[in-house]
Amino acid sequence: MQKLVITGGRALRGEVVISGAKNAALPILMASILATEDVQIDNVPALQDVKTSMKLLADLGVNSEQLSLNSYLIHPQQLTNHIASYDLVKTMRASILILGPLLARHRKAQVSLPGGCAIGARPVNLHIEGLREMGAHITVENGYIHAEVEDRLQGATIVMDTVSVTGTENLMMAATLAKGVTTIENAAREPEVVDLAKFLNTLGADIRGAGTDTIKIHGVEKLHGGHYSVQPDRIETGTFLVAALATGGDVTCKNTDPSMLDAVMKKLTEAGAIISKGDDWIRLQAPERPRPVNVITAPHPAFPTDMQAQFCALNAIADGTGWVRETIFENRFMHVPELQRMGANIELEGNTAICKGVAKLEGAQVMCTDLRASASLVIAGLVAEGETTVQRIYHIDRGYETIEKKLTALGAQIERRD
Ligand SMILES: CC(=O)N[C@H]1[C@@H](OP(=O)(O)OP(=O)(O)OC[C@H]2O[C@@H](n3ccc(=O)[nH]c3=O)[C@H](O)[C@@H]2O)O[C@H](CO)[C@@H](O)[C@@H]1O
Ligand SMILES: C=C(OP(=O)(O)O)C(=O)O
Repeated sequence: MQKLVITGGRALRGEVVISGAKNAALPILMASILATEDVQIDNVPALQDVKTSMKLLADLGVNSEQLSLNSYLIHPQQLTNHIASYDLVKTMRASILILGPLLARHRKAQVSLPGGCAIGARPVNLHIEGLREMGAHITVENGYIHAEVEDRLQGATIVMDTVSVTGTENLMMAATLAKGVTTIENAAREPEVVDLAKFLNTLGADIRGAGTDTIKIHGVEKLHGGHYSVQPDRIETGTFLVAALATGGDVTCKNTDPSMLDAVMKKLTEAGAIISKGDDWIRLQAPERPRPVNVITAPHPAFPTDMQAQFCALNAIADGTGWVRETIFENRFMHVPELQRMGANIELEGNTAICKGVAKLEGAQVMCTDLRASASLVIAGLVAEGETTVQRIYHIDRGYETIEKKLTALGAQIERRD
Protein backbone atom coordinates (compact mmCIF):
# COMPACT_ATOMS: atom_id res chain seq x y z
CA MET A 1 0.00 0.00 0.00
CA GLN A 2 1.39 3.42 -0.91
CA LYS A 3 2.40 5.99 1.68
CA LEU A 4 3.66 9.54 1.86
CA VAL A 5 6.95 10.19 3.61
CA ILE A 6 7.39 13.79 4.71
CA THR A 7 10.35 15.52 6.28
CA GLY A 8 8.89 18.53 8.03
CA GLY A 9 10.17 21.98 8.77
CA ARG A 10 10.17 23.72 5.40
CA ALA A 11 8.01 26.79 4.78
CA LEU A 12 5.87 26.45 1.64
CA ARG A 13 6.58 29.16 -0.91
CA GLY A 14 5.44 29.80 -4.46
CA GLU A 15 2.39 29.25 -6.64
CA VAL A 16 0.07 26.28 -6.88
CA VAL A 17 -2.55 25.70 -9.56
CA ILE A 18 -5.83 24.53 -8.07
CA SER A 19 -7.65 21.63 -9.76
CA GLY A 20 -11.33 21.34 -10.60
CA ALA A 21 -13.62 20.62 -7.66
CA LYS A 22 -14.18 16.96 -6.84
CA ASN A 23 -17.59 17.64 -5.34
CA ALA A 24 -18.71 19.55 -8.45
CA ALA A 25 -17.11 17.23 -11.02
CA LEU A 26 -18.73 14.07 -9.61
CA PRO A 27 -22.38 15.26 -9.80
CA ILE A 28 -21.68 16.84 -13.20
CA LEU A 29 -20.35 13.54 -14.56
CA MET A 30 -23.40 11.71 -13.21
CA ALA A 31 -25.73 14.40 -14.60
CA SER A 32 -24.28 13.96 -18.09
CA ILE A 33 -26.50 10.89 -18.58
CA LEU A 34 -29.53 13.18 -18.49
CA ALA A 35 -28.50 14.45 -21.93
CA THR A 36 -29.02 12.61 -25.19
CA GLU A 37 -26.23 14.31 -27.13
CA ASP A 38 -22.46 14.57 -26.59
CA VAL A 39 -21.27 16.40 -23.49
CA GLN A 40 -17.69 17.64 -23.02
CA ILE A 41 -16.55 18.32 -19.49
CA ASP A 42 -13.24 20.11 -18.83
CA ASN A 43 -11.27 20.88 -15.66
CA VAL A 44 -12.18 17.47 -14.23
CA PRO A 45 -9.67 16.69 -11.46
CA ALA A 46 -7.57 13.54 -11.96
CA LEU A 47 -8.79 11.66 -8.90
CA GLN A 48 -9.68 8.14 -7.90
CA ASP A 49 -13.35 9.17 -7.43
CA VAL A 50 -13.44 10.41 -11.03
CA LYS A 51 -12.05 7.10 -12.29
CA THR A 52 -14.73 5.30 -10.27
CA SER A 53 -17.43 7.57 -11.74
CA MET A 54 -16.23 6.90 -15.29
CA LYS A 55 -16.29 3.15 -14.58
CA LEU A 56 -19.81 3.54 -13.25
CA LEU A 57 -20.91 5.31 -16.44
CA ALA A 58 -19.23 2.63 -18.57
CA ASP A 59 -21.03 -0.04 -16.54
CA LEU A 60 -24.33 1.64 -17.42
CA GLY A 61 -23.43 1.27 -21.09
CA VAL A 62 -22.47 4.92 -21.59
CA ASN A 63 -19.56 5.47 -24.00
CA SER A 64 -16.99 8.13 -23.25
CA GLU A 65 -13.51 9.26 -24.23
CA GLN A 66 -10.83 10.82 -22.09
CA LEU A 67 -9.61 13.70 -24.26
CA SER A 68 -6.78 14.70 -21.92
CA LEU A 69 -5.87 14.30 -18.25
CA ASN A 70 -8.67 16.66 -17.20
CA SER A 71 -11.18 16.49 -20.03
CA TYR A 72 -13.85 13.95 -20.94
CA LEU A 73 -16.24 13.61 -23.86
CA ILE A 74 -19.32 11.65 -22.87
CA HIS A 75 -21.67 10.08 -25.41
CA PRO A 76 -24.82 9.54 -23.33
CA GLN A 77 -27.02 8.56 -26.31
CA GLN A 78 -26.87 4.94 -25.25
CA LEU A 79 -27.76 3.76 -21.74
CA THR A 80 -28.19 0.00 -21.54
CA ASN A 81 -27.97 -0.93 -17.87
CA HIS A 82 -29.64 0.47 -14.76
CA ILE A 83 -27.62 -1.22 -12.01
CA ALA A 84 -24.89 0.58 -10.06
CA SER A 85 -23.21 -2.34 -8.33
CA TYR A 86 -21.85 -2.49 -4.79
CA ASP A 87 -18.33 -3.20 -6.05
CA LEU A 88 -18.26 0.10 -7.87
CA VAL A 89 -20.03 2.36 -5.45
CA LYS A 90 -18.66 1.09 -2.13
CA THR A 91 -15.68 3.45 -2.19
CA MET A 92 -17.52 6.58 -3.13
CA ARG A 93 -20.28 8.57 -1.51
CA ALA A 94 -21.07 10.45 -4.71
CA SER A 95 -22.21 7.27 -6.44
CA ILE A 96 -25.64 7.89 -4.90
CA LEU A 97 -25.81 10.79 -7.36
CA ILE A 98 -26.48 8.38 -10.21
CA LEU A 99 -29.89 7.55 -8.69
CA GLY A 100 -31.75 10.73 -9.71
CA PRO A 101 -30.35 10.96 -13.28
CA LEU A 102 -30.81 7.23 -13.92
CA LEU A 103 -34.39 7.25 -12.74
CA ALA A 104 -35.23 10.40 -14.70
CA ARG A 105 -33.63 9.19 -17.94
CA HIS A 106 -34.14 5.40 -17.76
CA ARG A 107 -37.21 5.27 -15.46
CA LYS A 108 -35.55 2.46 -13.56
CA ALA A 109 -32.52 2.40 -11.25
CA GLN A 110 -30.90 -0.06 -8.91
CA VAL A 111 -28.18 1.60 -6.90
CA SER A 112 -26.16 0.10 -4.08
CA LEU A 113 -26.19 2.13 -0.87
CA PRO A 114 -23.06 4.27 -1.15
CA GLY A 115 -19.71 4.17 0.63
CA GLY A 116 -17.36 7.15 0.91
CA CYS A 117 -15.71 8.70 3.92
CA ALA A 118 -16.67 6.94 7.15
CA ILE A 119 -17.41 10.17 9.00
CA GLY A 120 -20.88 9.36 10.27
CA ALA A 121 -24.01 7.37 9.45
CA ARG A 122 -24.68 9.35 6.24
CA PRO A 123 -28.21 8.11 5.49
CA VAL A 124 -29.87 8.81 2.12
CA ASN A 125 -33.47 9.00 3.37
CA LEU A 126 -33.92 12.54 2.02
CA HIS A 127 -32.89 11.46 -1.48
CA ILE A 128 -35.40 8.60 -1.37
CA GLU A 129 -38.24 10.61 0.17
CA GLY A 130 -37.82 13.41 -2.37
CA LEU A 131 -37.87 11.02 -5.33
CA ARG A 132 -40.96 9.33 -3.88
CA GLU A 133 -42.65 12.73 -3.74
CA MET A 134 -41.87 12.99 -7.45
CA GLY A 135 -43.75 9.76 -8.09
CA ALA A 136 -41.03 7.09 -7.88
CA HIS A 137 -41.69 3.68 -6.32
CA ILE A 138 -38.70 2.91 -4.15
CA THR A 139 -37.73 -0.04 -1.98
CA VAL A 140 -34.45 -0.76 -0.21
CA GLU A 141 -33.49 -4.44 -0.21
CA ASN A 142 -30.22 -6.26 0.38
CA GLY A 143 -28.22 -3.04 0.39
CA TYR A 144 -29.68 -1.79 -2.88
CA ILE A 145 -32.11 1.01 -3.65
CA HIS A 146 -34.62 -0.18 -6.25
CA ALA A 147 -36.40 2.73 -7.90
CA GLU A 148 -38.90 2.80 -10.70
CA VAL A 149 -41.35 5.20 -12.28
CA GLU A 150 -44.00 4.31 -14.87
CA ASP A 151 -43.95 7.53 -16.83
CA ARG A 152 -41.92 10.72 -16.35
CA LEU A 153 -41.26 11.85 -12.78
CA GLN A 154 -43.74 14.50 -11.60
CA GLY A 155 -42.77 17.96 -10.37
CA ALA A 156 -43.36 18.39 -6.62
CA THR A 157 -42.71 20.77 -3.76
CA ILE A 158 -40.11 19.13 -1.55
CA VAL A 159 -39.11 20.52 1.82
CA MET A 160 -35.80 19.02 2.89
CA ASP A 161 -35.72 18.15 6.65
CA THR A 162 -31.98 18.78 6.79
CA VAL A 163 -29.71 20.67 4.45
CA SER A 164 -28.15 17.96 2.27
CA VAL A 165 -25.71 18.70 -0.54
CA THR A 166 -25.98 15.47 -2.53
CA GLY A 167 -29.67 15.22 -1.57
CA THR A 168 -30.35 18.60 -3.17
CA GLU A 169 -28.25 17.65 -6.19
CA ASN A 170 -30.00 14.32 -6.74
CA LEU A 171 -33.46 15.88 -6.62
CA MET A 172 -32.42 18.82 -8.77
CA MET A 173 -31.04 16.46 -11.44
CA ALA A 174 -34.11 14.23 -11.38
CA ALA A 175 -36.39 17.26 -11.63
CA THR A 176 -34.78 18.55 -14.85
CA LEU A 177 -36.66 15.90 -16.86
CA ALA A 178 -39.81 15.76 -14.68
CA LYS A 179 -43.25 16.82 -15.83
CA GLY A 180 -44.04 20.24 -14.33
CA VAL A 181 -42.33 22.36 -11.73
CA THR A 182 -40.29 21.10 -8.78
CA THR A 183 -39.50 23.37 -5.86
CA ILE A 184 -36.79 22.29 -3.40
CA GLU A 185 -37.06 24.16 -0.12
CA ASN A 186 -34.31 24.22 2.51
CA ALA A 187 -31.95 23.39 -0.35
CA ALA A 188 -28.19 23.27 0.13
CA ARG A 189 -26.51 26.52 -0.96
CA GLU A 190 -23.04 25.04 -1.53
CA PRO A 191 -21.13 26.36 -4.58
CA GLU A 192 -21.07 22.80 -5.98
CA VAL A 193 -24.90 22.87 -6.20
CA VAL A 194 -24.61 26.11 -8.16
CA ASP A 195 -22.01 24.64 -10.53
CA LEU A 196 -24.24 21.62 -11.19
CA ALA A 197 -27.22 23.89 -11.91
CA LYS A 198 -25.12 25.99 -14.31
CA PHE A 199 -23.99 22.81 -16.09
CA LEU A 200 -27.56 21.52 -16.42
CA ASN A 201 -28.78 24.90 -17.67
CA THR A 202 -26.02 24.77 -20.33
CA LEU A 203 -27.69 21.56 -21.53
CA GLY A 204 -31.10 23.22 -21.71
CA ALA A 205 -32.46 22.65 -18.20
CA ASP A 206 -34.46 25.41 -16.52
CA ILE A 207 -33.16 25.73 -12.96
CA ARG A 208 -33.47 28.95 -10.97
CA GLY A 209 -32.41 29.86 -7.45
CA ALA A 210 -29.38 27.56 -7.06
CA GLY A 211 -27.22 29.12 -4.35
CA THR A 212 -30.32 30.12 -2.35
CA ASP A 213 -32.40 27.88 -0.11
CA THR A 214 -35.23 27.63 -2.67
CA ILE A 215 -34.51 26.07 -6.04
CA LYS A 216 -37.17 25.95 -8.76
CA ILE A 217 -36.84 23.55 -11.64
CA HIS A 218 -39.16 23.68 -14.65
CA GLY A 219 -38.92 20.19 -16.12
CA VAL A 220 -38.07 19.85 -19.82
CA GLU A 221 -38.57 16.86 -22.12
CA LYS A 222 -34.92 16.37 -22.95
CA LEU A 223 -31.47 17.84 -22.46
CA HIS A 224 -29.17 18.52 -25.39
CA GLY A 225 -25.38 18.28 -25.47
CA GLY A 226 -22.92 20.93 -24.37
CA HIS A 227 -19.46 21.89 -23.19
CA TYR A 228 -18.69 22.84 -19.59
CA SER A 229 -15.69 23.52 -17.36
CA VAL A 230 -15.87 22.46 -13.69
CA GLN A 231 -15.33 25.18 -11.09
CA PRO A 232 -12.14 25.25 -8.95
CA ASP A 233 -11.90 23.17 -5.78
CA ARG A 234 -12.50 25.43 -2.79
CA ILE A 235 -11.47 22.71 -0.32
CA GLU A 236 -8.18 22.00 -2.10
CA THR A 237 -7.59 25.77 -2.11
CA GLY A 238 -8.33 26.01 1.61
CA THR A 239 -6.05 23.05 2.32
CA PHE A 240 -3.08 24.67 0.56
CA LEU A 241 -3.75 27.97 2.35
CA VAL A 242 -3.75 26.22 5.75
CA ALA A 243 -0.56 24.35 4.81
CA ALA A 244 1.06 27.68 3.87
CA LEU A 245 0.00 29.25 7.17
CA ALA A 246 1.01 26.29 9.32
CA THR A 247 4.50 26.16 7.77
CA GLY A 248 5.04 29.93 8.02
CA GLY A 249 5.09 30.25 4.23
CA ASP A 250 3.91 32.47 1.39
CA VAL A 251 1.72 30.72 -1.18
CA THR A 252 -0.47 31.93 -4.03
CA CYS A 253 -3.29 29.62 -5.15
CA LYS A 254 -4.05 30.21 -8.84
CA ASN A 255 -7.09 29.21 -10.93
CA THR A 256 -9.29 29.40 -7.86
CA ASP A 257 -12.34 31.43 -6.84
CA PRO A 258 -12.02 33.50 -3.63
CA SER A 259 -15.77 34.20 -3.56
CA MET A 260 -16.37 30.61 -2.39
CA LEU A 261 -13.99 30.83 0.55
CA ASP A 262 -15.19 33.77 2.65
CA ALA A 263 -15.67 31.79 5.89
CA VAL A 264 -12.30 30.04 5.52
CA MET A 265 -10.39 33.24 4.67
CA LYS A 266 -11.98 34.98 7.67
CA LYS A 267 -10.58 32.30 10.00
CA LEU A 268 -7.17 32.35 8.29
CA THR A 269 -7.04 36.11 8.83
CA GLU A 270 -8.04 35.66 12.48
CA ALA A 271 -5.14 33.21 12.75
CA GLY A 272 -2.79 36.00 11.67
CA ALA A 273 -2.45 35.40 7.93
CA ILE A 274 -2.17 38.31 5.51
CA ILE A 275 -4.44 37.52 2.60
CA SER A 276 -4.65 39.25 -0.75
CA LYS A 277 -6.82 38.14 -3.65
CA GLY A 278 -7.84 38.77 -7.23
CA ASP A 279 -10.60 37.34 -9.41
CA ASP A 280 -8.97 33.90 -9.63
CA TRP A 281 -6.15 33.86 -7.10
CA ILE A 282 -5.53 34.05 -3.36
CA ARG A 283 -2.15 34.79 -1.74
CA LEU A 284 -1.45 33.93 1.89
CA GLN A 285 1.54 35.30 3.77
CA ALA A 286 2.01 33.68 7.16
CA PRO A 287 3.14 35.22 10.43
CA GLU A 288 5.90 33.48 12.43
CA ARG A 289 3.36 31.42 14.38
CA PRO A 290 -0.43 31.24 13.86
CA ARG A 291 -2.91 32.38 16.49
CA PRO A 292 -5.52 29.78 17.57
CA VAL A 293 -9.02 30.06 16.11
CA ASN A 294 -12.46 28.80 17.08
CA VAL A 295 -14.44 27.17 14.31
CA ILE A 296 -18.01 25.84 14.05
CA THR A 297 -18.89 23.85 10.95
CA ALA A 298 -22.27 24.47 9.31
CA PRO A 299 -23.80 24.41 5.82
CA HIS A 300 -22.58 26.99 3.29
CA PRO A 301 -21.97 29.93 3.52
CA ALA A 302 -20.72 29.07 7.02
CA PHE A 303 -17.47 27.25 7.74
CA PRO A 304 -17.27 23.95 5.75
CA THR A 305 -16.96 20.63 7.54
CA ASP A 306 -14.51 19.57 4.82
CA MET A 307 -12.01 22.12 6.22
CA GLN A 308 -12.25 21.34 9.94
CA ALA A 309 -9.56 18.62 10.09
CA GLN A 310 -7.07 20.98 8.47
CA PHE A 311 -7.89 23.65 11.08
CA CYS A 312 -7.34 21.07 13.85
CA ALA A 313 -3.79 20.65 12.51
CA LEU A 314 -3.39 24.44 12.43
CA ASN A 315 -4.64 24.88 16.00
CA ALA A 316 -2.32 22.06 17.10
CA ILE A 317 0.70 24.32 16.51
CA ALA A 318 -0.94 27.70 17.24
CA ASP A 319 0.15 30.05 19.97
CA GLY A 320 -2.66 29.35 22.50
CA THR A 321 -5.89 27.37 22.74
CA GLY A 322 -8.55 27.10 20.05
CA TRP A 323 -11.45 24.77 19.34
CA VAL A 324 -13.21 23.18 16.42
CA ARG A 325 -16.88 22.17 16.72
CA GLU A 326 -18.32 19.73 14.17
CA THR A 327 -22.07 20.01 13.69
CA ILE A 328 -22.61 18.17 10.38
CA PHE A 329 -21.15 14.68 10.88
CA GLU A 330 -21.14 12.73 14.15
CA ASN A 331 -17.81 10.94 13.65
CA ARG A 332 -15.42 13.35 12.00
CA PHE A 333 -12.56 13.59 14.48
CA MET A 334 -10.61 10.48 13.57
CA HIS A 335 -7.61 12.65 12.75
CA VAL A 336 -7.38 13.68 16.43
CA PRO A 337 -5.76 10.46 17.78
CA GLU A 338 -3.35 10.51 14.83
CA LEU A 339 -2.41 14.16 15.48
CA GLN A 340 -1.94 13.23 19.15
CA ARG A 341 0.63 10.63 18.03
CA MET A 342 2.59 13.56 16.62
CA GLY A 343 2.52 15.40 19.94
CA ALA A 344 -0.63 17.51 19.49
CA ASN A 345 -2.44 18.43 22.69
CA ILE A 346 -6.07 17.98 21.67
CA GLU A 347 -8.98 16.93 23.87
CA LEU A 348 -12.31 15.81 22.52
CA GLU A 349 -15.40 16.97 24.39
CA GLY A 350 -18.48 15.72 22.56
CA ASN A 351 -18.47 17.32 19.13
CA THR A 352 -15.68 19.77 20.01
CA ALA A 353 -11.92 19.35 19.67
CA ILE A 354 -10.08 21.64 22.05
CA CYS A 355 -6.51 22.20 20.91
CA LYS A 356 -3.78 23.64 23.12
CA GLY A 357 -1.14 24.65 20.62
CA VAL A 358 2.33 23.17 21.08
CA ALA A 359 5.53 24.80 19.83
CA LYS A 360 6.57 21.70 17.90
CA LEU A 361 4.99 18.53 16.52
CA GLU A 362 7.14 15.43 16.11
CA GLY A 363 7.29 13.21 13.05
CA ALA A 364 5.54 9.85 13.52
CA GLN A 365 3.87 7.01 11.64
CA VAL A 366 0.22 7.92 11.17
CA MET A 367 -2.72 6.49 9.30
CA CYS A 368 -5.37 8.15 7.13
CA THR A 369 -8.93 7.37 8.13
CA ASP A 370 -10.77 9.58 5.64
CA LEU A 371 -10.08 12.19 3.01
CA ARG A 372 -9.78 15.42 5.00
CA ALA A 373 -8.24 13.64 8.00
CA SER A 374 -5.48 12.68 5.56
CA ALA A 375 -5.03 16.32 4.57
CA SER A 376 -4.64 17.31 8.22
CA LEU A 377 -1.96 14.65 8.73
CA VAL A 378 -0.02 15.87 5.68
CA ILE A 379 -0.18 19.44 7.03
CA ALA A 380 1.01 18.24 10.44
CA GLY A 381 3.83 16.28 8.75
CA LEU A 382 4.95 19.38 6.86
CA VAL A 383 5.30 21.25 10.16
CA ALA A 384 6.67 18.46 12.36
CA GLU A 385 10.27 17.95 13.29
CA GLY A 386 11.71 14.87 11.57
CA GLU A 387 10.02 12.28 9.40
CA THR A 388 6.31 11.52 9.20
CA THR A 389 4.96 8.51 7.33
CA VAL A 390 1.34 8.84 6.29
CA GLN A 391 -0.20 5.43 5.56
CA ARG A 392 -3.38 4.46 3.69
CA ILE A 393 -3.17 7.39 1.31
CA TYR A 394 -5.81 5.94 -0.99
CA HIS A 395 -8.08 8.22 1.05
CA ILE A 396 -6.15 11.33 0.01
CA ASP A 397 -6.07 10.21 -3.64
CA ARG A 398 -9.88 10.35 -3.65
CA GLY A 399 -9.77 14.11 -3.32
CA TYR A 400 -6.36 15.69 -4.05
CA GLU A 401 -4.76 15.60 -7.51
CA THR A 402 -1.04 14.75 -7.18
CA ILE A 403 -0.77 16.38 -3.78
CA GLU A 404 2.85 15.38 -3.33
CA LYS A 405 3.87 16.97 -6.66
CA LYS A 406 2.08 20.23 -5.85
CA LEU A 407 3.66 20.35 -2.39
CA THR A 408 7.13 19.50 -3.73
CA ALA A 409 6.87 22.42 -6.16
CA LEU A 410 6.18 24.64 -3.13
CA GLY A 411 9.38 23.45 -1.46
CA ALA A 412 8.10 20.62 0.71
CA GLN A 413 10.10 17.45 1.21
CA ILE A 414 7.48 14.81 0.50
CA GLU A 415 7.68 11.54 -1.39
CA ARG A 416 5.23 8.83 -2.40
CA ARG A 417 6.58 5.37 -1.69
CA ASP A 418 5.26 1.88 -2.28
C1 LIG B 1 -19.72 14.17 -2.72
C2 LIG B 1 -20.02 15.34 -1.87
O1 LIG B 1 -20.49 16.36 -2.36
N1 LIG B 1 -19.72 15.23 -0.58
C3 LIG B 1 -19.95 16.35 0.31
C4 LIG B 1 -21.40 16.36 0.71
O2 LIG B 1 -21.67 15.11 1.33
P1 LIG B 1 -23.20 14.66 1.54
O3 LIG B 1 -24.01 15.25 0.47
O4 LIG B 1 -23.17 13.20 1.74
O5 LIG B 1 -23.54 15.37 2.88
P2 LIG B 1 -24.96 15.97 3.27
O6 LIG B 1 -24.98 17.42 2.99
O7 LIG B 1 -26.01 15.13 2.61
O8 LIG B 1 -25.00 15.68 4.82
C5 LIG B 1 -25.35 16.68 5.77
C6 LIG B 1 -26.03 16.05 6.94
O9 LIG B 1 -27.31 15.58 6.53
C7 LIG B 1 -27.50 14.23 6.94
N2 LIG B 1 -28.37 13.58 5.93
C8 LIG B 1 -28.04 13.67 4.61
C9 LIG B 1 -28.82 13.06 3.65
C10 LIG B 1 -29.95 12.35 4.05
O10 LIG B 1 -30.69 11.76 3.24
N3 LIG B 1 -30.24 12.28 5.37
C11 LIG B 1 -29.49 12.90 6.32
O11 LIG B 1 -29.77 12.81 7.51
C12 LIG B 1 -26.08 13.65 6.97
O12 LIG B 1 -25.98 12.49 7.76
C13 LIG B 1 -25.31 14.82 7.53
O13 LIG B 1 -25.41 14.85 8.93
O14 LIG B 1 -21.64 17.42 1.63
C14 LIG B 1 -20.91 17.30 2.85
C15 LIG B 1 -21.33 18.46 3.76
O15 LIG B 1 -20.93 19.66 3.23
C16 LIG B 1 -19.41 17.28 2.56
O16 LIG B 1 -18.73 17.00 3.74
C17 LIG B 1 -19.06 16.23 1.53
O17 LIG B 1 -17.73 16.42 1.09
C1 LIG C 1 -16.43 13.81 2.81
C2 LIG C 1 -15.93 14.04 1.61
O1 LIG C 1 -16.14 13.29 0.52
P1 LIG C 1 -17.29 12.21 0.24
O2 LIG C 1 -18.59 12.89 0.49
O3 LIG C 1 -17.09 11.93 -1.21
O4 LIG C 1 -17.03 11.06 1.15
C3 LIG C 1 -15.06 15.20 1.35
O5 LIG C 1 -14.90 15.59 0.17
O6 LIG C 1 -14.47 15.73 2.31
